[in-house]
Amino acid sequence: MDYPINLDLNNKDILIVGGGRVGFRKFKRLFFVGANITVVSREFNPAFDEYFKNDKENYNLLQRSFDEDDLKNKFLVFAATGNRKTNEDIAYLAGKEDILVNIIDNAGLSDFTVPAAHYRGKLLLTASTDSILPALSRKIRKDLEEKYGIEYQLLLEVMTEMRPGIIKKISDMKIRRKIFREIAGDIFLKKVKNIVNKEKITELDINQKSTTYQKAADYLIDEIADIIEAFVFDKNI
Ligand SMILES: C[C@@]1(CC(=O)O)C2=NC(=C\c3[nH]c(c(CCC(=O)O)c3CC(=O)O)Cc3[nH]c(c(CC(=O)O)c3CCC(=O)O)/C=C3\N/C(=C\2)[C@@H](CCC(=O)O)[C@]3(C)CC(=O)O)/[C@H]1CCC(=O)O
Ligand SMILES: NC(=O)c1ccc[n+]([C@@H]2O[C@H](COP(=O)([O-])OP(=O)(O)OC[C@H]3O[C@@H](n4cnc5c(N)ncnc54)[C@H](O)[C@@H]3O)[C@@H](O)[C@H]2O)c1
Repeated sequence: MDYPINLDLNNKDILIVGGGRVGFRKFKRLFFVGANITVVSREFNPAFDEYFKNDKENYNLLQRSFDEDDLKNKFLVFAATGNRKTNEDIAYLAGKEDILVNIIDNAGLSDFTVPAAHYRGKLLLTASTDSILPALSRKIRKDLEEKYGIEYQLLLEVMTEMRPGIIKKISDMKIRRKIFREIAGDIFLKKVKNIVNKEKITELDINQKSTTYQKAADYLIDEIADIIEAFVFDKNI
């Protein structure tokens, strides 16, 4: 059984060996989460072309063969060459240096695997199959995309603002738990969904904190204030 963990890779030094189709998939997500990525590859998949063009400071694309020195000071390593023996060698060398590895064609030699992931703002949902059927992980990720819509992003964005204040104001843990469970419950989520539909809120609105977002957020803040009041005064809502 694997242990699930959410890693903060912002500015961490990551090595990917092999810039093929799979190497690119790993690269894209690492880039999205702000890692410092070095990709070493004899050849690069054309998907990397746009990244060669806008060379940014947080990645380095090196067209050459893997060298043992590439492992130096790396936090994580992905062995993503199409060559099973090379990937095995990387697993062995990284193991010697106590660096955790993901081997794309060998779950047995991997310290960790990568789950399929659906990001909805600050909500992160993942699926994995103990390496038995990655295609099922992918299918479940697509199902989650359908089911967990923008209302979850909106709710978490509003709660980012409200949670510290609620914790500060309400010292009774039991009451706080009731409040948070109500906010995370079906009835309140339905309200959030209704407002998303009514105001036609998009991901961009939330990311840019547009006036449409502000209007929705103000409405939700009022609703949350009502929930707090009801529980603090122990009314049955
Ligand atoms: C979830 C996802 C995450 C990601 O990579 O981002 C991911 N694989 C994805 C897609 C995918 N992988 C494969 C296909 C082709 C269809 C098929 O063959 O099934 C497709 C579908 C496609 O490409 O469309 C084939 C495949 N996968 C592995 C091997 C090697 C082997 O089994 O030895 C082979 C070749 C088998 C062979 O042909 O012999 C190994 C691994 N793949 C894993 C993760 C880890 C286990 C995750 C788990 O526990 O489920 C693990 C162990 C290592 C790792 O990479 O961490 C991502 C979906 C992302 C998304 O779309 O959401
Ligand atoms: N983990 C997964 O999600 C997953 C999905 C599909 C397939 N696979 C497995 O992955 C493998 C194929 O991956 P792909 O489609 O990305 O392959 P690919 O051939 O597209 O890419 C491999 C890259 O590695 C580079 N490379 C090879 N040897 C190298 C070395 N010594 N140093 C530096 N770079 C080197 C090549 O130049 C190439 O760009 C298959 O073995 C398959 O079993 C894994």
